Amino acid sequence: MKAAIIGFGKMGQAIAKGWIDKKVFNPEDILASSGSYDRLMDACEKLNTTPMPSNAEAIANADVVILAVKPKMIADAMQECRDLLAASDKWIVSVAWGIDCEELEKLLPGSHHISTIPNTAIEAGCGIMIYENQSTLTQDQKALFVELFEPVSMLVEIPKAQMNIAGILGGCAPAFTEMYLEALGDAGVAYGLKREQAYEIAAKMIEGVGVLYLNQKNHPGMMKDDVCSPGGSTIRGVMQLEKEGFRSAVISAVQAIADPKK
Ligand SMILES: NC(=O)C1=CN([C@@H]2O[C@H](COP(=O)(O)OP(=O)(O)OC[C@H]3O[C@@H](n4cnc5c(N)ncnc54)[C@H](OP(=O)(O)O)[C@@H]3O)[C@@H](O)[C@H]2O)C=CC1
Ligand SMILES: O=C(O)[C@@H]1CCC=N1
Repeated sequence: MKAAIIGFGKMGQAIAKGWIDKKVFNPEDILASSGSYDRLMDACEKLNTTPMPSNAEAIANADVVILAVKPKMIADAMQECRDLLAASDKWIVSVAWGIDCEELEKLLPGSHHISTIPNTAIEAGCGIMIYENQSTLTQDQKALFVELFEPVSMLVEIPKAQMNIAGILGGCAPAFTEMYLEALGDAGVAYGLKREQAYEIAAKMIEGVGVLYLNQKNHPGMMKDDVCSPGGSTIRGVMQLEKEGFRSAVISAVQAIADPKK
């Protein structure tokens, strides 16, 4: 099986790296096409993926197509490929933000497609991939979708009305968490830790909290209470975060994306 990745930027490359690392695809079976051919050549040289001269040629030679261009670029990028996609049993996984099944059907009528929102951690094989419960994939294609993406991500099926909010938590919030990681690193450095060591400690801490929640499903407030010994140190930091509006700032950040006009 061969995969065409249309749009070989941050997300296109993250998927390719995750797949190569988990041996889902041989690098050369990932056919990449992108905007600037020079940038594409550089990226493909690093990953040993196959650079393709056009989107149409990448798609013609692949079984599955990952659509990883910016949402506004889809119509342009796929113009020459619409007929081929409608007439074949090639199937498309869109990762484009805000493009649901109905929208994608307008852009690529009659094709087999599924709308998803992945996150950058797919590169490390521990991503999240939100996917819409409605798609035009056949049963066999849906099974292949799971086979390709389960090794690199947790798959979460979501109805159309909740794609946006689920996508924000899974796909956008990594940036918030990375800011938190950076801030902890800065604080560690301010108190004398080496930066690399500060980031490593903070990153492992974030990973551990996630795993602990997923294993036990205890309420996060209870998990926090478990860390705060009576009269101890942690509660002083927790109180300061409350004073600074930490939780409220996080909710506002989500709102800024969910209700951009607010
Ligand atoms: N980054 C993330 O964390 C996430 C991104 N997404 C979605 O992934 C998609 C890509 O985002 P991201 O990777 O961040 O953006 P990037 O800008 O990094 O990547 C977009 C890529 O598309 C290429 N491109 C531009 N025009 C064309 C064209 N006509 N045909 C083929 N390729 C083209 C660009 O090439 P060049 O730069 O050379 O012009 C670039 O490599 C978006 O739809 C976004 O919503 C979804 C979830 C998370
Ligand atoms: O910022 C964006 O628009 C993309 C979609 C989700 C994460 N990055």
